[in-house]
Amino acid sequence: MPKQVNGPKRDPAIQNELNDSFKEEVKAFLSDEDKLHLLDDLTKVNPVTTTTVLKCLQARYTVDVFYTYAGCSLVAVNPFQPICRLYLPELMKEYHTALRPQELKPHIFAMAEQTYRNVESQIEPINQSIIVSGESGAGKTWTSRCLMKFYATVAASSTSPKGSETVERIEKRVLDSNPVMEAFGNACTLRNNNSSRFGKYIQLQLNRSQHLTSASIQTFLLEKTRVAYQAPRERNFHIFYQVCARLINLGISKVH
Ligand SMILES: Nc1ncnc2c1ncn2[C@@H]1O[C@H](COP(=O)(O)OP(=O)(O)OP(=O)(O)O)[C@@H](O)[C@H]1O
Repeated sequence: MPKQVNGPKRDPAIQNELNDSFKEEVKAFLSDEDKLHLLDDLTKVNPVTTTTVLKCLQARYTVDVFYTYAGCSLVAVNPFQPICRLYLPELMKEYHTALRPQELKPHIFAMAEQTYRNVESQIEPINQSIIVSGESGAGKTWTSRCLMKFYATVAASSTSPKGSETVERIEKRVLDSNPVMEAFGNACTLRNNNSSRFGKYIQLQLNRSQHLTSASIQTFLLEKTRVAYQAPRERNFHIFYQVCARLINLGISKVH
């Protein structure tokens, strides 16, 4: 049988030398610690290793910078505390009116605005998607809410009061549906007190004038097994505790 060849074999001495020079490069990059937080795009990290990327994100986190580009993606680090200045309406406006939003500081509003402009340009694909992914507790729900708020602000018709009313209504409906969906689909886990145990596909529809006209939410992959079994120190879906609390309030101690 022919042997599988995985590229040319290197002389061990050359390989060692390369390894050493690579380690030196990593060391040199990390020695410039004071400047690490200035790297607003992970594609500028050189050499790219798990350590150099994480050190860069950590340096930015230390100076309260939570967003970093990775090419055309955005990496968001959860601050685990409210940072009001990051989500002010004025900031939304700044990103919305900027000539090149991608040249401003990395932010979820920049991604939101770029997507909005891609739709506006009418160049294929006109339908745009934003994928918010990450491990449990990373901040996906938070980020989706920020996106909704952004579009509710920028995609409201400024000329027609009826148009802004429609957007307010859509935004209110979507945001008001959250407590109901979270009651049936969220639970307290070891990682997140309000963990979504299902996926969400939110669609926002714009008309030709780029104004929000409707929205829909589809849910999928609900973790149904949680109803019958919860890992130690985790809980069932919120709705069970909410029903029990209400029954206790009403003085009902038994239900059949
Ligand atoms: N940018 C942020 N600023 C402030 N707090 C945040 C931010 N992002 C996330 N958080 C906080 O972190 C916690 C977890 O976030 P969130 O529920 O959005 O995570 P998730 O990725 O949706 O988790 P899961 O997959 O378990 O549902 C929340 O309590 C939220 O308040």
